[in-house]
Amino acid sequence: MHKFFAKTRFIGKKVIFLPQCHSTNEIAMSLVNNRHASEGLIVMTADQTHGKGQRGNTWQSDAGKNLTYSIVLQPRSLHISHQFRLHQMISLAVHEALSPILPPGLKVKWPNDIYYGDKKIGGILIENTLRGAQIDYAIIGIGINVNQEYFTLDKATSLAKVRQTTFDIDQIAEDILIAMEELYEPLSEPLANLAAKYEQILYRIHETHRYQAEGKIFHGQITGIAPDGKLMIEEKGNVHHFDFKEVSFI
Ligand SMILES: O=C(O)CCCC[C@@H]1SC[C@@H]2NC(=O)N[C@@H]21
Repeated sequence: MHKFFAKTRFIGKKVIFLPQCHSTNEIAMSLVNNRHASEGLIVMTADQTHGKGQRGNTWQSDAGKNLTYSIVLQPRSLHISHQFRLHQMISLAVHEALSPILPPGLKVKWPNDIYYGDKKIGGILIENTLRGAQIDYAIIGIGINVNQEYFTLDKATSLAKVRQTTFDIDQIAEDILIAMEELYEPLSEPLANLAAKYEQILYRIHETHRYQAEGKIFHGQITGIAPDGKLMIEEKGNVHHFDFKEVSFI
């Protein structure tokens, strides 16, 4: 089934909508690998049965309740060492689209979890194909808990739970795409303002919390993000730089 988003310029002009599928990221990746995908293609489903999350986790979503889609982008000239710009840009786009419909409290947990208060309301999984050392295709998988009321995990919430009303999933999907298009164009440039905007909405920035790295628990303060995308946490006057998977928020 095909539909399209009317208010965007180039993202979502072709949408493969599947009533049910295992993972929209997996399907988008196989279309890319088989040369059946071009920039802006979206794979969207109402019922994702085997959603993929970060760090090999699964992403669970009740059928018909939430937004689950994957967007194919071709960020030309983006070196793999700059891939964090893509994570920043997508997190900012999701934040820009959702913050007007929620009370204050929406944050981005590094690198790209979407949090409301201390609960996760959305997740982003970006998978790339490479051409040499440059990103060829990026599969941007986005899952937003929209109308789901009950969660097995205590640390999850939805737009509906926060606002006590239901939302139009397609509208949320389109609002995110519109914000994404605005931020996407200048991605190959070093974007000081993108980095600054990202830090403004960063979960736990400049607050003291517990973290775990190399099997040790410590108290530290997130001070910002290094140019290579690593998370900087200050502990007793020393600033440590952490790559994804090297540190856990506890
Ligand atoms: O927070 C995370 O761990 C990332 C979750 C990403 C979930 C989305 S839902 C649409 C897309 N398809 C997938 O299989 N995963 C992503």
